[in-house]
Amino acid sequence: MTPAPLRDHAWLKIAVGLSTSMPGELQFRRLVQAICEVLPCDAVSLLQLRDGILVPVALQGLAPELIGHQFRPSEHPRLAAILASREPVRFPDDTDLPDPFDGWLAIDPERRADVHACMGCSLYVDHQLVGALTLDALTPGVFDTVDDMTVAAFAALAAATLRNVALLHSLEQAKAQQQALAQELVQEARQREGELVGQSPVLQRLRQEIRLVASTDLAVLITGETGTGKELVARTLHAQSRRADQALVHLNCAALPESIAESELFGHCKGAFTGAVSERAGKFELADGGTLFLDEIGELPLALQAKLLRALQQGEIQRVGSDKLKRVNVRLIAATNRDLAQEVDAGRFRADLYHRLKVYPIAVPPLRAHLEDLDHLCGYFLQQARSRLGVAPVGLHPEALAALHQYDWPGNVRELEHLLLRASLKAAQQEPTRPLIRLPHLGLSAGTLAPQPMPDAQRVNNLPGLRDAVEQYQRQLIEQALARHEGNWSAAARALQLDRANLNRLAKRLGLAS
Ligand SMILES: Nc1ncnc2c1ncn2[C@@H]1O[C@H](COP(=O)(O)OP(=O)(O)OP(=O)(O)O)[C@@H](O)[C@H]1O
Repeated sequence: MTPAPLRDHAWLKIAVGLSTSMPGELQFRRLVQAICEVLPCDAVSLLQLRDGILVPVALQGLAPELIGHQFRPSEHPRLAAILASREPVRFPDDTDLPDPFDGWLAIDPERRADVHACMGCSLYVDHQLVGALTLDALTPGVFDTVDDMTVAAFAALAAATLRNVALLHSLEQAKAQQQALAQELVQEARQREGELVGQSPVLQRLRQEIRLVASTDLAVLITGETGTGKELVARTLHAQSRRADQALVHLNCAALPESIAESELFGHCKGAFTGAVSERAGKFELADGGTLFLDEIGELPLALQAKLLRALQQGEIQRVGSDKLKRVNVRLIAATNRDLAQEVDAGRFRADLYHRLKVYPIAVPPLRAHLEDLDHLCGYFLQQARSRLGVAPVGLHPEALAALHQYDWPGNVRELEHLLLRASLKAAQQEPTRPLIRLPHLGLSAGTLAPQPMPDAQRVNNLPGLRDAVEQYQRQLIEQALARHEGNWSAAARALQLDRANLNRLAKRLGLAS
C-alpha cells in the first residue's frame, strides 16, 4: 500500500500515544481509530488475552456493548486460528468458520449483515502471546490489497500499546501498594504508641524536652541504657510532631546483616543483586514525609554510615543498582545505648555523622535514677499483665514492693515489665481469684538486692536489738531460699534443713506467711 499523508498522520498519532502516559483506554481507542483510518475496514477489535480468554479492550465500528464480552478461543474458531499463527491470517470470503462479530457491525443497526472480509493477527510481547487484532469489512475481497507488512506493523504497535498500558498499570499498583504499606505503618505506630508513665522530676524534664523538640524537624539522638524507654520516647516524639499522620518507620540497625543493610535503607532495583527479584523501596522512601527511627545506630557498619550521612545532607537517596537520585523528606530519630563519643574516638563511628545526628540529644535516665516512679510503673504494668494474661486484678504485697525498691534494675523499665508479668502469672496460678504477688514470686535473690539505706536518725537512735537482728537474718534466709526454689515451701524447708511445718510456723511468726 502507498502511504497517503493522512495515513502518515495516523501513524504519528499512535507513536505519540505510545510515548505518553495517557490512560490505557484512550491509547487503545486511538490505536483502533488510526487503523480504521489507514486500512479499508469497517470494524477493528483489539483483544487482550487474559487467562486464556480474549477480552475486547478497544473496538471501532462494532456495537459498543461488545466491550463487556469475553471470547473463549475454543468457541470461536477464527480467533483460535489467529492466535495459532505468528503471521497475519486472512479468511476466505466463503469460509464456513463463523465470525465472532457477525451481526455486531455498528454500520448495520439491524444486526443482520454477516461480515464478509476478515483478517487478524496475533500480538506478541517478548515472545509471549498477549492478544489479537481483528479487521472486518462488509465488502468481499477488500483486504486483498492490504499487504502483510502493514498489518504486522499495526500488530507490533498494538502489542507495544498493550505492554505500555500493562506497565503503567503495574507501576500504579506498586505505588498504591507502597502507599498502603506506609498507611499500615502509621496505624501500627498509633497502636504501639504507649504511654510514658511517671511523675518524677526526671520524667517531667524528659517530657518537656520531647515536647520542645517534637515541633521542630531537628534530628534527635536518644541515648540511654538498655530498656530505659528510648523507643517509647521516639514514638512519643513522632506522635507529638506535625508528621504524626505520616509513617514512623523503625529500623533496628543491630538486626541488619551488612549484606542487605544498604538495600533495607535505600531500596533496590530489580536484578541489583542475587535475590533482588523485584523493585523494592527502602525504609527511607517509606518514611518520606514522616519519621525514620534508626534504633541501635551505633551498630551501623562504617560503609553505610557514609551513605546515611550523604542522604541526610542532600535529602536524596539512591536505590541499590539505580543511577537515579530520589528526593526524600524524612525526619531522623536515632537511638543507641552505646557511648557514641567513645565510638568516634575508637574509630568505629564517623564523627561527621555523630555531629549530624546529635543536633538535639535526649538522654533517657535509668530506672534507678527515678525510683520515685516505681509504684506508678508497677500499677501500670500490673494492669497490662492482667489483661495480657486474662487473670483477675493482681495485687502487690508491700514486702514485694519494698524489694522492688531495693533492687538496682540493670535492665531498667523493660526488666520491671517482664518481672511483673512473670510474677503475675505465678501469683494467679496460686491464687486465681485474688492473685497477690509475694516476695518469692519476684524471683529476686537477696544477693541482687541493694542494701536498704537506713535513715541517719534511725542509725543513731534505733539500733536493732539482738532479737530483732536475728529475726531479720532469719527472714532474709527464708526469703532467699524461697526465691531460689521459686516459692516452693517444701524445697525451701529442705534447703534450710527444717521440716516443712517448722518452717511454716517460723515464717508466720516473722510475718512471711499468713
Ligand atoms: N516511662 C515508661 N512508661 C511506660 N513504659 C515504659 C517506660 N519506659 C519504658 N517503658 C516500657 O519498657 C519497655 C522497654 O522500652 P524501650 O523498648 O523503649 O527501651 P529501649 O531503651 O529502646 O531499649 P533497647 O535499648 O534495649 O532497645 C517497653 O515495653 C516500654 O513501653
